[in-house]
Amino acid sequence: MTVASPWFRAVVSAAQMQEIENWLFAQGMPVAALMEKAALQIANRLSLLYPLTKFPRIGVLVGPGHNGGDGLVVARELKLQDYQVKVLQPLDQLKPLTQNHADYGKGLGIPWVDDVQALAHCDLIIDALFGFGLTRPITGAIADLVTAINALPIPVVSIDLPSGIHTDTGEILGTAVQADRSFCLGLWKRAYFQDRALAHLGQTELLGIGLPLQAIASVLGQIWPVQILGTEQARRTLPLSRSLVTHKYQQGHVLLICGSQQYAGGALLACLGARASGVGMVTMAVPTGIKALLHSQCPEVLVQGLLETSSGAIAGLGNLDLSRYTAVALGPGLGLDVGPVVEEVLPVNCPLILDADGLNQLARQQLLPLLAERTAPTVLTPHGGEFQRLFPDLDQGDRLTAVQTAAAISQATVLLKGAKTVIASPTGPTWVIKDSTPALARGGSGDVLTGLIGGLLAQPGEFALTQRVATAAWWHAQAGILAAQQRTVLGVDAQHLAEYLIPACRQWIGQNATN
Ligand SMILES: NC(=O)C1=CN([C@@H]2O[C@H](COP(=O)(O)OP(=O)(O)OC[C@H]3O[C@@H](n4cnc5c(N)ncnc54)[C@H](O)[C@@H]3O)[C@@H](O)[C@H]2O)[C@@H](O)CC1
Ligand SMILES: [K+]
Repeated sequence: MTVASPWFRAVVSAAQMQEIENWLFAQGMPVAALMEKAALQIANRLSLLYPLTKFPRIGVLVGPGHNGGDGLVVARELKLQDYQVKVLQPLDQLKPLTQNHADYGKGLGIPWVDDVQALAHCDLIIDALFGFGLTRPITGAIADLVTAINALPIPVVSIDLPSGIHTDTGEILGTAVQADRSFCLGLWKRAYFQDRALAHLGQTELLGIGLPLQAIASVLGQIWPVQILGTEQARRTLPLSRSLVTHKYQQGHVLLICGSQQYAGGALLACLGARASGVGMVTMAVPTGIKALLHSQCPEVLVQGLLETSSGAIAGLGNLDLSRYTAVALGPGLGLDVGPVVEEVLPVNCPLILDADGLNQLARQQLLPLLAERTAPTVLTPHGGEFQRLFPDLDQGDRLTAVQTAAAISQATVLLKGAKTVIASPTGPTWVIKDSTPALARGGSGDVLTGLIGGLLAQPGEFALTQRVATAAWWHAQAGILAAQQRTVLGVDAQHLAEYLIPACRQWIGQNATN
């Protein structure tokens, strides 16, 4: 029997959230009770994060739906804790439950104010205008209200998500609240993993509202279709234990085809990533002219010299025997002058990772349809620009959907790099990497990742390939976070990043990770 993952790793759309709620309501859970659970959590967190002594004056923006209802319950609770609360409700028509809370709030003596200036002296604004029920762009007076709120020098906390952000795509619908903090209710919504929404979300937090696993599984199934790769899961996926009796070839043999005279460093960085993966053997296939460099930097690596073009790129694979390897990665530092290496490598009967100029060649020569004919899995690791060249028709605004579609089209596992890296395969769940650092936005960091993925996939492992690719991305991000902590965001050059892979891994061994 498959055991469902914990709820806090699921990522849902607005429709899925609605369906999960409906399951509860159909079983008899009162709507008002669920709202109460959610809003009490928020009120508790708020009074901890924004204590009465420092943030006594609270303004609450209340919308017409249940997001507004949450806001009113929070307003009531904070009022009962002696905060001075004011409510600004721009639309007269409220859903019945929201109206009940408005009536009660007024009965408790909470003042309703008419314009933003009345909130200008507040210490905190709570945005409960719209949640996952926002379906159309914010316009007119409400858009003006959002603009005015964003201009106030007051912290803003959004309930469920900043009003104006599309729950699924992360698109800004007309205009959107610029939150300092967002409390996501119940389950993570897709917008939290869409890069374009991140600047509006501020600090993010998931507040559990006691959704039973049956309710979640009744809508999502046993394996969440989109899920965060958690620490514990990544740790289990890492090849940290070996049988006592083994030898190097049983621990995998990765071939990295990379480098050129111009971009020799890309080959070296991929090599450092592969080395950190713990793989039994690393072979580098590089232009003959850079063999010495690789040898001097990575003495344990086998280096195969390949014929060069006049500009010092790989001319072709020659008589390189591809059948000896358990994974092949191609791309870092190849340069655009490279010969027909992509065509030559496609028939290989082991996992194949294509990155950088490997992807550019794939796009330029329109080789994408050939991936479906491969007998072993393919992994594509584009950044936004490479993705655009490969899949020009896909809108990267909605990155989650774009990656899922790309995986279906290419019949490959596709890893789209970004603030929230997303990994999708033609079958199986889509993974998101929740925690990362902008320190990784730096030349060469992708080369390290390619080597790391290659090294991990080359090793024996019981987990699905896409989960192992996601684990490499998680590990890479953890190394970036640790390196940035110790060296500042400025100190995470690719070579140091590679050096932090093992310490980042080390910090999770023997610890009981909880997410
Ligand atoms: N996730 C959960 O399990 C829970 C959700 N709750 C809250 O309920 C929210 C969803 O509530 P609703 O479905 O009522 O939706 P919302 O409160 O997000 O908003 C829907 C309302 O806004 C109106 N509207 C939509 N777009 C508009 C626009 N551009 N301009 C003007 N009006 C617009 C709609 O006509 C509708 O009245 C969640 O975001 C959350 O805050 C909680 O109360 C309870 C638990
Ligand atoms: K909101």
